[in-house]
Amino acid sequence: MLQALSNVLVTPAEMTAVDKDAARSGIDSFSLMRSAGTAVSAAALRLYPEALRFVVLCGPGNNGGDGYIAAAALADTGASVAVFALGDAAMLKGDAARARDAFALVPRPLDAYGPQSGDVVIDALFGAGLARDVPDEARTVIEQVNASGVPVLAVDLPSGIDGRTGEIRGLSFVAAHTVTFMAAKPGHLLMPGRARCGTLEIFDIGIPARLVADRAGDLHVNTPAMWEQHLGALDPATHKYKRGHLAVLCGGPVSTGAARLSAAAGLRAGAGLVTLASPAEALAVNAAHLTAVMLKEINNAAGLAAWLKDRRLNAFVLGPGFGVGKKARDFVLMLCGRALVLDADGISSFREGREQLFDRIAAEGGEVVMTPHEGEFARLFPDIAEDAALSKIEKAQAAARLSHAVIVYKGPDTVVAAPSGRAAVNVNAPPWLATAGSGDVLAGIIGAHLAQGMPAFQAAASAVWRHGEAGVVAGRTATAESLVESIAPLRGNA
Ligand SMILES: NC(=O)C1=CN([C@@H]2O[C@H](COP(=O)(O)OP(=O)(O)OC[C@H]3O[C@@H](n4cnc5c(N)ncnc54)[C@H](OP(=O)(O)O)[C@@H]3O)[C@@H](O)[C@H]2O)[C@@H](O)CC1
Ligand SMILES: [K+]
Repeated sequence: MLQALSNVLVTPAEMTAVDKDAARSGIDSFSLMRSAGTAVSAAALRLYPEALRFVVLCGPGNNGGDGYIAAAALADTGASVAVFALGDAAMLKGDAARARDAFALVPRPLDAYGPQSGDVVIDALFGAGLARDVPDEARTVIEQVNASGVPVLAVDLPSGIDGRTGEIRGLSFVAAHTVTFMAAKPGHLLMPGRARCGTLEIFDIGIPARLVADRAGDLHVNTPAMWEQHLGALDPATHKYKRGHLAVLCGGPVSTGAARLSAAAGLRAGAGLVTLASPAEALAVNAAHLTAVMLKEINNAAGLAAWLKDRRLNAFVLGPGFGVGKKARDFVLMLCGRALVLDADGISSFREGREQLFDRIAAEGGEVVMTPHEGEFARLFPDIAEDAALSKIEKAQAAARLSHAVIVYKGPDTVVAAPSGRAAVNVNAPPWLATAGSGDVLAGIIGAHLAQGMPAFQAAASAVWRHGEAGVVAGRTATAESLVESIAPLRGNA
């Protein structure tokens, strides 16, 4: 795979445009199909040397064309190969017809296939061109193959997965391995598509990286390459005030644990100072639990206003355990000009009156990051959440544009999006990261990165990645507390 494209995500529509650009620049499209199909055959031989038979299921477009090339290449090695076609293979056009002719045998109809032990299925029914739900003629085969346990190697995408959204169009194969070309597509990383791709291989079929980069939007896999140029901000060799002073706003006495978790995570993630701002009635319980985190009594908006005169307070977390209501709204509106992580109750408090929040963020120009999970997202952005045509990435982008904030749309496939449209999909989080208090820890890490001067998008993306790494280190029995202990330095810093 080309290093330059290693973390770029390309939508199927963009990939189609790249194809056209490649043809216009004189690249022979059939040579691309030959590279693609040959890469699939190589993967099949590498991964399944013990296969008794390779069964290639070919569709009516170029995905099927890749399948015929793979079948011919496998047959050339002496492997046992059978091809089954959806529809009339005689009707194939262009490169796909040429590819079909490269395979010596006449394909059999798709419904003649029944999985047998020792088979390896190469799924070349539909790829980037899947335009609607999987047709009835393909249903039975997909169901039988999935139920049989026969391994599936998918060409470009498991058939039935929408490359733009990761949604299942009716039903789909569950692949053990997917070979895609030039760059990953959103559907490989967004759920549920990601869970159906198996391992993902990105093969360079020879389209110049420049042509792909020219068409690609500002959409990436969340890797350190996205934000490592900002890691200097996390250098621990600076004075502790320069490492930032993070303030976490705490709610009433019965729900203080969440804010303390955020504060502990913020300290662990490298904020120089962390203060928990607590109402009087929760001071005693907080004092009993805190050591390195400082405590400050803040009871109301007047108290907060006075405290905010201290400009060394340079990042805030509001939401975990704070309570939904007017006090949260008042506090948040006072913090929109600063670096702010708005989480949990802080988000839910604006179920009504969100325009006031969005207008304030736009007017004050603070570095605001919102971290909704699916339920909170639907509360704050019901119109966007209900739009079934949008992918999770597109929803996060729309919410960021509307709110003027960086949106961290949480889940197993967390998306970080900026108002500019820049977005990153996170892939390093283990499933057990969805533990109680995990979101509070994430909010604290983002707060720490903001406090240390990282811009909002990079602060959020790096925090999401670091949170995922902490989950891996903490292991399957992770609790929010062990997660905090597992937050590791980023490249030797913080
Ligand atoms: N640069 C690259 O990336 C390269 C990409 N390559 C490969 O090309 C693939 C994309 O090829 P593609 O555009 O022909 O689309 P593909 O997935 O074969 O499907 C289109 C066909 O399926 C049909 N159809 C669609 N949905 C349907 C449904 N629900 N039910 C029934 N029919 C349905 C559709 O019919 P239509 O919608 O027109 O009626 C049309 O006939 C890509 O995934 C990769 O494998 C390589 O060859 C090398 C270079
Ligand atoms: K496929």
